[in-house]
Amino acid sequence: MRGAFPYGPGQRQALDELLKSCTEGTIGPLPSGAPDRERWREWGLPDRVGRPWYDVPWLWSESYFYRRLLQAVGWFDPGAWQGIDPFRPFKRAEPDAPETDAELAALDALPTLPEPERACALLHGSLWGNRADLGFRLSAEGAEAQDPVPALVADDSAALWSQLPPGGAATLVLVADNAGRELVPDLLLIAHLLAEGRAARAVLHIKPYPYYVSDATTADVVDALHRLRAAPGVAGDYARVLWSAMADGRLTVRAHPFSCAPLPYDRMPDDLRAEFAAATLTVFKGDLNYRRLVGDRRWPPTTPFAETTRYFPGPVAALRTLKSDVITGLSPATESALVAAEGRRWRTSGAHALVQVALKWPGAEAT
Ligand SMILES: O=P(O)(O)OC[C@@]1(O)O[C@H](CO)[C@@H](O)[C@@H]1O
Repeated sequence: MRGAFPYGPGQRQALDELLKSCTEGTIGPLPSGAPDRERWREWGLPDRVGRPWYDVPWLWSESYFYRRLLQAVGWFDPGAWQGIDPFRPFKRAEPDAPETDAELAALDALPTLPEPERACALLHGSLWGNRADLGFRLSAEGAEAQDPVPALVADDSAALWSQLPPGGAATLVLVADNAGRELVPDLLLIAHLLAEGRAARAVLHIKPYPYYVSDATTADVVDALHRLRAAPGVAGDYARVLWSAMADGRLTVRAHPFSCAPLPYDRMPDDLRAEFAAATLTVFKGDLNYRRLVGDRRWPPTTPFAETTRYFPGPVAALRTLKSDVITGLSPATESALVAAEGRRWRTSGAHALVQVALKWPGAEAT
């Protein structure tokens, strides 16, 4: 990342200091003029200042690390580097890769399929798109090429489709994860749901600032739409659906501050809770969102997904490839089969995925 931009001495020094603080030092405060100081105070920064980075929950320290990284390169400060995404060169490489042309051209086979099969194909594209996240690939080269067996460790897609019947008036909220090769299939899925009347309205939640290397921001949504719009065939048709849905308000993009919070979703603020409560279905994409949705804990893998998301104010789904230890909602047989075949590797290899759904549970808490 450091080599991808001609950063000046001030930025380089700030990056060096951040590295030193992470490896040998302690968590420091935000600068006095930081626009989000109050928010980070609410998110627990004062209790953590002065403690080693390894001494606080992983979710918290990772989130704060990305916040500090952006500080170091000048993202927040008025000036020439304000709003310049340090990860943009890595994100841009994906849509521009030659494989992307082939992937988009493959969509031209879709119109020959009945609609439920098209919907299913696009759901799977969005699900497995999560395997392509850049931060993960940097640390696990080759995971993408593996043949996942069994691929899906939980599949509640029938319950998901029950919330989005054709011709219904559903409001879909999709809480996005990565840009590029994950965001493109997410957008294609949304386009299909809008075009087929499975959703009357969609809200795409992205990050308010660059996060976990590859997480999608508004700029990444715009890049993905441009990429799709330039493509021939079905991909270009879907781009036009999305473009007009954004123009008339059926598709909106939201960058809520809580999307970059170092906290689980059971601590969400009231405005976000109200938004999720009003949705027909909220879909959380990816591994980090899953950790935040169910709680970043070592759950027994057979703990029901519906139990861990009981606090959630409406129907909720997770589309995620498995890249961290957190897992819920497996059947005892699936867990045993995975352990017998792979030990613990199945939890983090990215070779397995899940579709989990919790429909509104009677007596769900409205905390
Ligand atoms: O949310 P994503 O993009 O699917 O995955 C994010 C991730 O790569 O980052 C974390 C480690 O830094 C893990 O939770 C996870 O493996």
